[in-house]
Amino acid sequence: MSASNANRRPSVSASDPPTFIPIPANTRGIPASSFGPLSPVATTGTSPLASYASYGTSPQGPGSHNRQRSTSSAAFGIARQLTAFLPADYPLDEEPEHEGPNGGSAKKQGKVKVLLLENINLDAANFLKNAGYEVDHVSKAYSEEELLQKLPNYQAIGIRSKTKITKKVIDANPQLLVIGCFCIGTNQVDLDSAAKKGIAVFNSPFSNSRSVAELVISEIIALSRQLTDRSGELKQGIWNKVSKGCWEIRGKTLGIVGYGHIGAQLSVLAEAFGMSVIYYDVIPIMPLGTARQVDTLEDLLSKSDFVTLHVPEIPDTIGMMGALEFSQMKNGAYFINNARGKVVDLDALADALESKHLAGAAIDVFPREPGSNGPGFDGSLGSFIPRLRQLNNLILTPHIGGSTEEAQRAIGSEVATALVRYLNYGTTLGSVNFPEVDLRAITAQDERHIRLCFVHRNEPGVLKVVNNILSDHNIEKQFSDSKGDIAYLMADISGVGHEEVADIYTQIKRTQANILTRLLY
Ligand SMILES: NC(=O)c1ccc[n+]([C@@H]2O[C@H](COP(=O)([O-])OP(=O)(O)OC[C@H]3O[C@@H](n4cnc5c(N)ncnc54)[C@H](O)[C@@H]3O)[C@@H](O)[C@H]2O)c1
Ligand SMILES: O=C(O)CC[C@@H](O)C(=O)O
Repeated sequence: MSASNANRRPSVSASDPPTFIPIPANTRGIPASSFGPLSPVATTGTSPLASYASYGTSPQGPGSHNRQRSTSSAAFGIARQLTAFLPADYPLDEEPEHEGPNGGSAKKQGKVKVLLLENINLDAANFLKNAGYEVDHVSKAYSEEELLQKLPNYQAIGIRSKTKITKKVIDANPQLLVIGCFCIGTNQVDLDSAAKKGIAVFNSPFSNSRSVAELVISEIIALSRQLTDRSGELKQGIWNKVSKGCWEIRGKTLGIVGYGHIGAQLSVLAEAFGMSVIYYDVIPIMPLGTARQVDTLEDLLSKSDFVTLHVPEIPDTIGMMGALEFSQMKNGAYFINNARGKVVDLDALADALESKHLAGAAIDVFPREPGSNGPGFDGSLGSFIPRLRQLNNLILTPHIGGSTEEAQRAIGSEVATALVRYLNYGTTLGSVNFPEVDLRAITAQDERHIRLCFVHRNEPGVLKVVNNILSDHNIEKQFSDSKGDIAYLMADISGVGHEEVADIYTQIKRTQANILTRLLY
């Protein structure tokens, strides 16, 4: 691909491949009444329901797309299922050219290929298959080397927390359209590089929050009763009935660092157990129940019997718990980390446990984690690992905070839906690196309508140039928004004959600010 072409990323088919590129011959009406809970159009503003639903035509805050509509869909007609126009320059070698309906040539559209790594819930794989995509499901994480070798076959990838999508991987995959993080954290993806290459990233912002909060409650009780030590002893045949150093959690103080989705949920559960809750966050957040926000991390550390971390991995939080911070904790207190491994200096934690300054800890996340199940949790991941494995009243778990059937099913459904909505309809609601843009549906009545999805550099004059290209047609609706250096325009244009599509595509793709042009019809 030439340097100038490198920025012009192609569009790709997003459903069963029609042989030609007819408009509106590929219009397939689907009754709105047939939208099931897993239907790709059931939760998108691009369904006909969106034309009257209050949030269908403008982007909302993150997570707003999760709200369910309560109105019956049966009365609101037919949505047109969009597919992607495949431009002549789409690099799909195995798809031969076919003769178009009126002579001329049209390339056969290929199926979107999706790579799902890290044992993503099978419901998600089935959902994507039902949407017409080819799906490869792999149980382990891929290394950078494996990604460089295998990802070029795919237009979409789904990962969890282990697979790192680096700038190098992004730069080597100009065909990649979308990344689904089937988890909360998105620190494993270079979000900025992805946006600059027109690759949208989606996650599931709160589908596993409850699972993490419940795990923390279980850890608080297990630590204060030394449960895992007693259980381990008994499995060795040793009866050790003791009460020394074992406590009820009622009346103790829980200090929550990061009062977001998980922290706030945990706060409610902890109060139900009779704990007092204080929290530290970088932004002022309304307390739930009788919880109380404190001004500094040091204040929280010095007052809490249990300290639990629920912050994202960002530059500000990396290494936020080190020797100094552990020394600021109360003597005999407990420490819990289910956030991200790099937030804690684990050598310093081992020191604090070995010296008995802390009475116990629970650690679910590590700076480096094995890419697949099996042996491998050893010194190769850090010199502190062998030390940690020797310590009493230290609960070590293999990053299972969000690993429940409920959470994984909910995440699978949410992220798979987001991928289909983006690929088939252009909707970026819920994206973590793109501006959130949506349009109400093109309906079956809207013959000769096409949808332009245009990711571009956020520069002056771009819309003027694009609208000038579209000026022979009626722009039925359009919406544009920006986020940092990139901007995204969705526009539905009517009165477009199939012979005009290639020209519109080419002209827009050649505009100076183009990052990615897709046409859906
Ligand atoms: N162990 C697991 O399996 C598991 C599961 C889910 C999430 N997580 C991790 O937990 C993290 C938190 O999840 P969430 O859904 O509650 O996120 P969230 O975005 O809802 O909340 C994070 C909170 O941390 C605050 N924060 C940011 N920087 C801070 C700082 N320096 N000091 C104090 N507070 C700070 C934010 O203001 C926000 O309120 C995720 O980013 C993810 O990395 C782990
Ligand atoms: O399931 C995972 O791999 C990650 C879980 C959790 O850390 C998240 O970020 O949601």
